[in-house]
Amino acid sequence: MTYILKTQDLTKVFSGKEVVSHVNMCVRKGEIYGFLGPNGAGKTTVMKLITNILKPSFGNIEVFGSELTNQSFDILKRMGNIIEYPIFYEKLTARENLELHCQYMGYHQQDAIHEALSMVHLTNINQKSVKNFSLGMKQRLGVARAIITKPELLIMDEPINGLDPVGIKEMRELFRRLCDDYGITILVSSHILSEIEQIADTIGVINNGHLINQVKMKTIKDYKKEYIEIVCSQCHQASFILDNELGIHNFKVMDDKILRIYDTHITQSHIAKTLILNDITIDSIRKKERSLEEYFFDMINGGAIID
Ligand SMILES: Nc1ncnc2c1ncn2[C@@H]1O[C@H](COP(=O)(O)OP(=O)(O)OP(=O)(O)O)[C@@H](O)[C@H]1O
Repeated sequence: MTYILKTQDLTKVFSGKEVVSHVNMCVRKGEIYGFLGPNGAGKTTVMKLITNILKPSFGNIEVFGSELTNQSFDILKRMGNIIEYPIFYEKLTARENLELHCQYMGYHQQDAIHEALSMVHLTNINQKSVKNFSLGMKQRLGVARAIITKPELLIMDEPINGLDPVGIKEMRELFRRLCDDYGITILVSSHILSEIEQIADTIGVINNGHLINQVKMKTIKDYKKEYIEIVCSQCHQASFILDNELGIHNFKVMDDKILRIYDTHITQSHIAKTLILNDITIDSIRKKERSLEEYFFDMINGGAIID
């Protein structure tokens, strides 16, 4: 398996508190890795560690097969990033900002600026200085700057912040193109599940500094999401019957009235009949689908993935 990025036990402590805890992240070459987590989960900190903006308190990072150190200039040159909000020289134009960036990176490719600006659909901006750009325009310019040198690994922290729905769709398409047509590996973070779901090949879920799960999108899509939901006022008695009479162990009592059975090999009618024969009054029983949100909610709340 070719991993372009691997972290081992990656840990960051701020003021005695572990905000990133023993993260073992593996990003495959050529994929889009969606880094998903609620606000404050530790996404930005992990990305700052990977781009050498912060130093790990513990653990290590391997990029392109070499360990990242203070001296890893060659590795960093092969990476592009947007971490937090992109900062520009506000009085300069987009083109002037990109020219400075290319000089700094030692990248002298004719047409690179024009190509990057048109890839992010930032055209007709002529002499406008960046201070007059909207947040969405700045975000696009940030992506243009990150991709201008055709990096092998692109790291983007919440890149769709500030974009309108059309802009978000364009960015999604751009990321897919960068990955498929240019072979760029992308690590992109978001706290919006639906965004990550639409773009990622692999999802890594982080919560409270812990990487809770790393899973291929295909596995999630193939995941059996069907369950039987029973609404009744005697859930605890019902669960006893499921366990002891029907041999169903894979279920969850959601609250006083709702019980979910994830083990669907016994028919709904047989379950209903058995419960009724045991004097359980059923308000309703029906098959339902677990949404991706519920899947992640379960994962974040203690990893209780029921299958
Ligand atoms: N320089 C710092 N000093 C102290 N604590 C910090 C520092 N930077 C981040 N933190 C804390 O580390 C935790 C993780 O923050 P981080 O910005 O990495 O999360 P995040 O997942 O990117 O969140 P968001 O989506 O809100 O950007 C938070 O509790 C944050 O307050």
